[in-house]
Amino acid sequence: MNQAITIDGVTKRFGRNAVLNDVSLEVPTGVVFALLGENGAGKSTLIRGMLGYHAFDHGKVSVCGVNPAADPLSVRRLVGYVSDAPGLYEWMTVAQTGWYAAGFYPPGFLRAYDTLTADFQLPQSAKIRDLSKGMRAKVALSLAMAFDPQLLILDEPTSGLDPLVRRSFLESMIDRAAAGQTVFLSSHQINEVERVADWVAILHHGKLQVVASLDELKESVTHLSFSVRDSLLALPPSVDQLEFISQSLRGRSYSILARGCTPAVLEALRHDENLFDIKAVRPSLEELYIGYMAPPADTPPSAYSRESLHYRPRRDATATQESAERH
Ligand SMILES: Nc1ncnc2c1ncn2[C@@H]1O[C@H](COP(=O)(O)OP(=O)(O)OP(=O)(O)O)[C@@H](O)[C@H]1O
Repeated sequence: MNQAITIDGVTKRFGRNAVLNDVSLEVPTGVVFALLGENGAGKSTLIRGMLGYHAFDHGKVSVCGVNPAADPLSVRRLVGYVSDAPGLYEWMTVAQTGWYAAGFYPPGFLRAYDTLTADFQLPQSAKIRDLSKGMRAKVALSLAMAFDPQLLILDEPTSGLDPLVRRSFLESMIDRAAAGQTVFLSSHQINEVERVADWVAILHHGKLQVVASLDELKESVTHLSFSVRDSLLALPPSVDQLEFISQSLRGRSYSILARGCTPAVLEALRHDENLFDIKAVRPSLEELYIGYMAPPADTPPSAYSRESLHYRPRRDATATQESAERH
């Protein structure tokens, strides 16, 4: 099986609220896959559906070869899952939590749980109700990892962890992927995700904006910036070849995130005497994230055209600038 997870055309509504809109993605085995999106984007809704906690309205899902809607228990047995609000028995101790969970898993679970909780420096005799948020997260992570699942699904796993623990935890996710296991995580920590993720998907208002390997994404997108001397002159025609993700205009300085910025396009821009201070760099994941969030949800990036960058008589140029700044 080459795909650990396949999601095909999934939609989900809660009453009138369309939370997921035709989401499709594939997660290859043996990678760290990060799902990014703003608060309320639909990340937990997608994850909970992948675990069979609720059914999607439309679309097909396969997790480790199992349909979670038809067989949720099998999926949960195969997958190590940490929710954004892990449910633990408050009255149990750390040790009792492991002992209780071990009853549902094959031999070896308890030993692995004890090792993981010791590595996280959790006090075995402390009651769950007395633990801090970060310590609870560590218990939940220990439970999810103790049976060494082929697939880990983690909903904001590092929230509550201090920076040192976060770093070593995320690095351990790279080790898991290197050993052929798959890690699917949602996160708001974009800089950390950038260090560990092989693949990223960006969800915005329930719509998938992009899903790609991080290397491919960074190599195919350019952060282009330049200033213009005369704002009444048009840009060179090569701008037409760019596929805009986002654009902004401040004064006479443009900042553009686009695909298709080939050496020929760059050369044409550099030969245009109206343009100066031309810079073309690979964007960071944070810049890509902000770029994909920037267009209004009902305007696909491809709807941006050279027209919107053309210099107009001053009256119109003001309108163009305002529109660009809104984007
Ligand atoms: N059981 C539910 N009933 C009704 N609405 C729900 C339910 N679960 C989620 N929602 C709504 O679905 C939308 C997406 O929520 P979701 O928790 O999936 O977002 P998220 O991307 O995980 O956000 P965050 O990053 O803040 O955790 C929100 O508007 C939320 O209010």
